[in-house]
Amino acid sequence: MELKQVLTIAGSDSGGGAGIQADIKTFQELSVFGTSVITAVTAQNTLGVTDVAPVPLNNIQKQLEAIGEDFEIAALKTGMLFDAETIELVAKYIKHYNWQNLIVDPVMIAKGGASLLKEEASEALIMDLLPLAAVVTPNIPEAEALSNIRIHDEESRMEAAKAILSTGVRGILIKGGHGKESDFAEDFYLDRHGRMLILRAPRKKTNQTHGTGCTFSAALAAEFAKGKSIEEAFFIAKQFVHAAITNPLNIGAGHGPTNHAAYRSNSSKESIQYVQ
Ligand SMILES: Nc1ncnc2c1ncn2[C@@H]1O[C@H](COP(=O)(O)OP(=O)(O)OP(=O)(O)O)[C@@H](O)[C@H]1O
Ligand SMILES: Cc1ncc(CO)c(N)n1
Repeated sequence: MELKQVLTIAGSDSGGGAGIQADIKTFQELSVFGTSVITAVTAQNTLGVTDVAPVPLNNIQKQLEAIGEDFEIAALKTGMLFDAETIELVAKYIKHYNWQNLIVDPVMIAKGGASLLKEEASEALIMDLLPLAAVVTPNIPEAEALSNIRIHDEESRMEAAKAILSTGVRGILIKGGHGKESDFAEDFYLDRHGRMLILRAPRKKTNQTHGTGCTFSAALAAEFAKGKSIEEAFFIAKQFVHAAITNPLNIGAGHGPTNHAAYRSNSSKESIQYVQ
């Protein structure tokens, strides 16, 4: 079978658990060929982010051209984009190369609280990138920031999802990792045709969750590249991240990285279910 080529446009995490590093590991595990455009270099470990150096725009442009001129990109994801200028450039090149199957992970704040997107850049994300995307994958605080709606129950989650759909994105997937009061890590998908999917897994009591969001969106992109439907891709991405969380590596003294290799030997579907 032909090896599908996928692209991540994101920031580097020196700690190896999130960002580009998480994406490439996930691509490899899911048998697609990973390429990358690095937008920013973070100095980061399981305890937090100590520095962020944005990559010069002309270098980001050259990276995009290097990929676009030589590879057949079957799906791509964006992660940390840092500022409005980077978002505008990335959107321009996605259109230029007509790259399809775009997953936008609207990375805003790292788990330790460091800002990974300038506040004024949210508008560029909404105006320039979301209309090109197949799916946007905010966590709960990011969905609240994108919609200006506080999510505290199912009704407000639906309202926020509809508000985000009005930006022109085709599907919205609100991840439930931050819904700490629930026994489930429940992820919610809604598309512009009104199709809704809710996927639940038992919530694990663990701090080994650094990079869960990056890993999840990379897995979605990998499965889209293979031609999977949203229902199949969502399920596999959830299984992948759940296996990565439930088989921790216990590396570092803070929010440890997930185990990207766990899915290959532990892809049990038992505890993950679509809610009717
Ligand atoms: N404690 C947990 N137990 C089970 N699943 C979890 C847990 N925390 C997160 N998840 C799952 O991991 C995936 C990513 O969700 P999450 O809301 O943590 O993303 P995120 O905040 O963007 O992550 P990050 O910013 O660390 O990359 C979702 O499928 C979510 O349900
Ligand atoms: C580079 C990078 N991207 C994304 C995240 C969010 O997990 C992070 N902590 N670091």
